[in-house]
Amino acid sequence: MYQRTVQINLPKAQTIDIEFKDVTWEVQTGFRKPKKQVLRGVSGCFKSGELTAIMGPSGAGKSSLLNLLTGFQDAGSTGTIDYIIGTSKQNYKAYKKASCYIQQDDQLHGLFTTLEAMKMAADLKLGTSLSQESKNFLIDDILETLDLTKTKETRCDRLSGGQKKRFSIALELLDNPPVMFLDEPTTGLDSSSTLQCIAMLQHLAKGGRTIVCTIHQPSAGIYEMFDHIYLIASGLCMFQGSPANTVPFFSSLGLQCPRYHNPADYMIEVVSKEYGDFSDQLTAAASGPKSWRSGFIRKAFLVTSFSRKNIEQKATVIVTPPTEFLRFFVLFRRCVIQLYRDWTVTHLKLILHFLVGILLGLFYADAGANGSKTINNCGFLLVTVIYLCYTSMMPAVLRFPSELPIIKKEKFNNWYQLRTYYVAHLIANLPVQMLFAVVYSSVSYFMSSQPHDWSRFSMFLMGATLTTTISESFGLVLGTTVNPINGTFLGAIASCMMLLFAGFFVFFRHMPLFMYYVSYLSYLRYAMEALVQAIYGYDREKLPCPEDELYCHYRAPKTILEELGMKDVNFWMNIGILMVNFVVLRMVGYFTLRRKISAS
Ligand SMILES: Nc1ncnc2c1ncn2[C@@H]1O[C@H](COP(=O)(O)OP(=O)(O)OP(=O)(O)O)[C@@H](O)[C@H]1O
Repeated sequence: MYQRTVQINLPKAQTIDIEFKDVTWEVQTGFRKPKKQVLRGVSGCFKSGELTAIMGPSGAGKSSLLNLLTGFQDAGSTGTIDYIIGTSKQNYKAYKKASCYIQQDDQLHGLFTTLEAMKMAADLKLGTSLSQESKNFLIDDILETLDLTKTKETRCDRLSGGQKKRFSIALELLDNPPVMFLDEPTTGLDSSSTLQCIAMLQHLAKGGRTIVCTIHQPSAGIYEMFDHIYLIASGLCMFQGSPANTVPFFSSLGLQCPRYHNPADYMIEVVSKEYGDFSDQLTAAASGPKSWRSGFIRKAFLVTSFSRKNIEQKATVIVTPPTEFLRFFVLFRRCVIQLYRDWTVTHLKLILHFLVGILLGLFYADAGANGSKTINNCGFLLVTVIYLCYTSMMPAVLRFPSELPIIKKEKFNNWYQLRTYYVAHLIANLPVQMLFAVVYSSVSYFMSSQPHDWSRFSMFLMGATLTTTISESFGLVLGTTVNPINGTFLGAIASCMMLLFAGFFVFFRHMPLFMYYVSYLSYLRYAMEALVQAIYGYDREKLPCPEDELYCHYRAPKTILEELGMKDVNFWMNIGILMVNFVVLRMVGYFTLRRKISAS
C-alpha cells in the first residue's frame, strides 16, 4: 500500500528527482538483423519543481527516453536510472506508484461525461479515504484549475482535442502524483490551447512536481516557459539546460543563433545538421562539467501569498488507495453502465437475437413435433449452435483490442490491477451474454414446436447459454493473442473445424477413428450433443407423423440418437465438460490479456 497527501488546489507534492546515467536502448529490427541503438548513452537529471521539455527532431528518441524513464518499456536497456525522494534513492516500485504517464493519444471512456469519469477515477484512486463531499470538492477544484468546469456534463468523446488533453491530465491529478510524464501534450492544439496547456503544467510544476514532457517545435514564448530543456538527436543528448542558456551554449561552440530567430527552431536546425555536423562537439559540451541550468531555486518552496492562503484554508488528507475489492465494485458498475449505454452492444443485439429467433422459428415451424422432420430439427439445433457461436465469438475478438490502450493506461497509472478489471468485466458481461441466448432460445424453441416441457426447455437453455459464453471466451482468447484481422479469420476457421466435429455434418460412426478422437477437442460437439439430448433424450415418447407418410423412420426419438451416435451421451457430463471449457478459456484469456498488455 502507498500513501499520498491530497490537497485541494494541488499545491505541493512530495518531491522526486530523476537522475539517469549512460542510458542506452537497443531494439531488434528483424529476424537475424543487427540491433538498432535508439538511445546511445544519455545522462541527465530532471528535478522536482521544474517543467522539463524533451526536444529533438522526429525519430530522435524522445518517446523512447520517456518510455524508459517511466518504466513503460525496459527490455533492451542499460544504464542507471535513480529516483531520489528528498535525499534518498527509492526503488522503482515505490517510484512507479508515485508517477503517472499521459501518452499522446487520449484514452478516455467516450460514453461517460467528464464529471462521471472523474467520479469513477476518484473512487478507483482514492477509495474511502475521502468522503463523497470531499471528492466532489476536489473534482470541482481540478476541473476549475484546468478550465474544464463548463464541460462537466459533456461526454468524453465529444470534448475538443485540447479539452481531451487537459481532461487526461485532470484524471491523473486526482491522487496528486509527484511525477508526471506527458508525451507530446500539445500535439494537435492551436497556439492558444498550447499556451494554456503549458501554463497549466508550469503551475503544477511549481507545486513541487517533476513534470517532463516531449514537445515539437514550440514558439519562442512557449519555449521560455520551460524550466529545463533536454535536447536529443540520433539517440544522443546535445543540450541540457535552461531556455535562457540555449543561445549562450550554442555560441560557446561558435554557433550563433541569428537575432529574432526562435532558439527552439535554431537548435533543431543545428542538430538536424542544416549548418553542418556538430554532433560530437554538442554531445561533448552537453555532458561536460559546465552546467547550463539556470540558478535554480526550487519553486516548490516558493509558495506565493495567494497559494499559501489557499493551502491554509484547506486540509491535507493522507489518502490510501482502496483495496482491489472496493475497486472491483467501481469497475463492475462502470462496465454495467457502459453495457447499458452502448446500445449497439446490448439493445441492438437483443433485438437482433429476438428477430433471428422468430425467423428460425418460422423456418423450422413444426419441426420439433413432427417425426418426419426430425433431420430438419437436428438442422435447427446445429444452426442454433452455429448462430450462438458466431454471434458471441466475433464481437469478442474485437472487444479487448479496442479497449486495450485504455486498460493499459489505467493499469500503468495505478488505477487498478488487471485481474480486478478482468473479473469485473467478466461478471458484468456474463448476464448479458446469457440474456442473448435466453432471448434467442425462448423465441425459436417454442416457435419451432419443441417439446412443451420445462425440464427439456431448461436443458436446451443451459446448452445454448454455455455455447454463447464459451464462444465469447474463445473470442477473447483469440483477440488477446493475435491481431483483430487474424483473430476473426482464425475464429471463423476454428469454428468451421469444430462444427465438422460436432457429429451432424459427419456422423460419429462415419468418422475415421482418429477424427473421432479429435472430436473430443471440439466444444461444439458437447454443445450439439447436449441440445440433441435435451430434445430427444431421456425416453421421449414417440413423435406424431403426418397421416399420408407411409414410412416414418424417425417416429421413435431413439432412432435419431442411434444414427447420430449420441444414444449413450450423458447430458450432465456434457454440461460439466462445457463448464470446464468455459473456466479454462477464461483463465487462458486472462493470461493472454496480461501478456498482450505487457507486450504492446
Ligand atoms: N519498438 C521499436 N522497434 C524498432 N524501432 C523502434 C522501436 N521504437 C522506436 N524505434 C525507433 O527508434 C527511433 C526513435 O523513436 P522515438 O519514437 O523515440 O522517436 P521520437 O523522437 O519520439 O520521434 P517523434 O517525434 O517522431 O515521435 C525511431 O527511428 C524509431 O523508428
